[in-house]
Amino acid sequence: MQKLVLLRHGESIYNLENRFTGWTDVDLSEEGFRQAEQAGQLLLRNGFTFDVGFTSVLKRSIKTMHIVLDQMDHLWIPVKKSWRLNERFYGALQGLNKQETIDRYGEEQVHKWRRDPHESPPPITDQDERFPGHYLRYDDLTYRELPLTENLSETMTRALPFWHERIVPALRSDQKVIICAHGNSLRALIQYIENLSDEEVTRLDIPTAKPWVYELDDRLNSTKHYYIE
Ligand SMILES: O=C(O)[C@H](O)COP(=O)(O)O
Repeated sequence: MQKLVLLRHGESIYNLENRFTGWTDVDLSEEGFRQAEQAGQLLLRNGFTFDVGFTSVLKRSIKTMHIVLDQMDHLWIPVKKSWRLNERFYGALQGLNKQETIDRYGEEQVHKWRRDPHESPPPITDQDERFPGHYLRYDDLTYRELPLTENLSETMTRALPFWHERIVPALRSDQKVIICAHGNSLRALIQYIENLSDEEVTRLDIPTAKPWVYELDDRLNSTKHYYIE
């Protein structure tokens, strides 16, 4: 039996300010740093060890991973970063306050943008300063891979190649894996791993810095999952 740990980053400054984040590279809040430390301690107390970590190219996840591994005296393990584990790209909503967006567009529309797997937020243009093509870290992406907006199903489509090409081989070679990512990139992975329906994933919310454990059988099917508290 294999265990796989999924972890959403600790609270970020935009989480604290109730703003849409997406690919905005905001830092952890003070509470976020504390939550990451607690997650590391929790994993340590529960006897977890890891051979490899996977995270996004956004600092809230990278730092959470680093703090967790530090707490576990595991800073030496390899950590592979990929844009494919980034948060869902929130388009023109990135940076806006969630409550002000509700006041403007209504609760129902904002809920759809946030949770409906096929609903895309309004797009930006490639002239917008939020366009990822302006940032060095996305130099390797083709123009088509650079998002202007994303719905959850598109997030899943760009995350899955990394799951199949990097994470699955690590699990198959019996490596103990931790993935530190984002609310929506993790929802996409969980929908895939558990084969959840669109209705089920619409109801799924991932709290910050709470380790979510999968027990997987030989074929990497999930036999059990739970949060460690
Ligand atoms: O990108 C964001 O704003 C958050 O990380 C996740 O936001 P959500 O809960 O609105 O999807």
